Amino acid sequence: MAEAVLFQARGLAKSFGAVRVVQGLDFDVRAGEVLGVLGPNGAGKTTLFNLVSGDVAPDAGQMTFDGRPLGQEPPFQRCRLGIGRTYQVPRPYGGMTVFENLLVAALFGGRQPEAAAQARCARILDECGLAARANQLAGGLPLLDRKRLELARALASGPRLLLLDEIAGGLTDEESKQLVALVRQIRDGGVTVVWIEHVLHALMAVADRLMVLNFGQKIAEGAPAEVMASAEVQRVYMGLEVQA
Ligand SMILES: Nc1ncnc2c1ncn2[C@@H]1O[C@H](COP(=O)(O)OP(=O)(O)OP(=O)(O)O)[C@@H](O)[C@H]1O
Repeated sequence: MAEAVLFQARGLAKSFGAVRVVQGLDFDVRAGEVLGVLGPNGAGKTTLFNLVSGDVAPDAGQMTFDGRPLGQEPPFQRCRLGIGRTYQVPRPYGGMTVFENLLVAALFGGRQPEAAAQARCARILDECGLAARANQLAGGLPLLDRKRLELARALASGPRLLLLDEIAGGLTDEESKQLVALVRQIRDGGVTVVWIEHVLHALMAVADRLMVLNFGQKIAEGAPAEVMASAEVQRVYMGLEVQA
């Protein structure tokens, strides 16, 4: 695995009112890895993504992407820089078809001519298991397909760093295996991935490293097996009592 750092955060902090949701967080995302992010509900995981994607401004801290300092760029500019993301609650353009949703993302973020974008979108739809839905209105899709579309749209924008926020919930075992294979394929295609996921077996199947948050602070980071074996992680995240 490459060791170059693609994204770096130092001293990242965000409060909502009196609640410190992200507290002095330092972390690196290495180019070419899948970094899994775990933590109990309310640990600050989605807020962290919101800070990286520019949906929320930090109170303190610095971030760099590919060596370039990030400032006040709104989400669309970070998308054009190469930071793509999914949202926990899918946000398709309901009045457009599935294919059109992808094309908008590809043309917006992808910096490529329309013919190339169309071919790319067709390939991504296929990879994401949505080819049969291409001409359906996105607003009428069942939840699982809305989630697939969320991932497909993020891919269509041509990210170098892809932030996935809980995309495995509600999948069958077979669907979950397909999703893991797809994430692996995305990484092998050169896209760096940060994946927040409560479905542990899916995350463990593909993550190169894990980072665990609790109350907005990093409590563990490293090789997946080591992180999951840590008593602190088991106590906080798994809710297990660990024998002293
Ligand atoms: N815009 C906001 N305004 C006020 N409070 C917020 C806002 N966004 C998040 N919070 C609060 O920040 C805390 C962390 O939320 P966040 O969604 O980042 O956690 P999470 O780790 O992603 O949780 P989950 O696993 O449930 O998705 C929660 O207490 C949440 O209610």
